[in-house]
Amino acid sequence: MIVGAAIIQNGRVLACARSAPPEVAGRWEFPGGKVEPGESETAALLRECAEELAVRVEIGDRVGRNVRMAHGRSVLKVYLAQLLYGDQPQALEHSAMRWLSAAELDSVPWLPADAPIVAALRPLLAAN
Ligand SMILES: Nc1nc2c([nH]c(=O)n2[C@H]2C[C@H](O)[C@@H](COP(=O)(O)OP(=O)(O)OP(=O)(O)O)O2)c(=O)[nH]1
Repeated sequence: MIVGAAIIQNGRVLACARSAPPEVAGRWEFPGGKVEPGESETAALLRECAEELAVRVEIGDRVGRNVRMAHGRSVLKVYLAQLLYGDQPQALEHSAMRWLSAAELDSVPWLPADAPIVAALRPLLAAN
């Protein structure tokens, strides 16, 4: 299971560019990663947001559907999230970060698996 956080602030979502591995470097994603054995999805998201962005977040509702990844061995689930305590993300592991409005969602090359999640996010951002 891979979990991602769609962190929303002022009607924009935080998109992050992968720095590695080479096959996916330069593709954009939601911060997150693998859920470790015995870990809850929420705990994995809190840990990954701290490790990758040095922020504390509150996890909200799911966004979009479960996306089965190419090889069928893992599933991507994305949750809405909000920054806490005024924390501001730092790209500790990503090569770039951008806050995207609904109109800007297609301005970065997302990882292919993220397409249905990005589509589900668009109306949420537009309504914000
Ligand atoms: N975090 C994240 N990963 C995604 C997204 N979309 C997508 O296809 N993936 C893929 C990329 C990777 O193959 C996998 C996540 O693995 P990862 O390497 O980031 O996980 P991790 O942080 O736990 O890394 P590691 O400890 O194994 O190095 O999921 C997304 O939006 N966010």
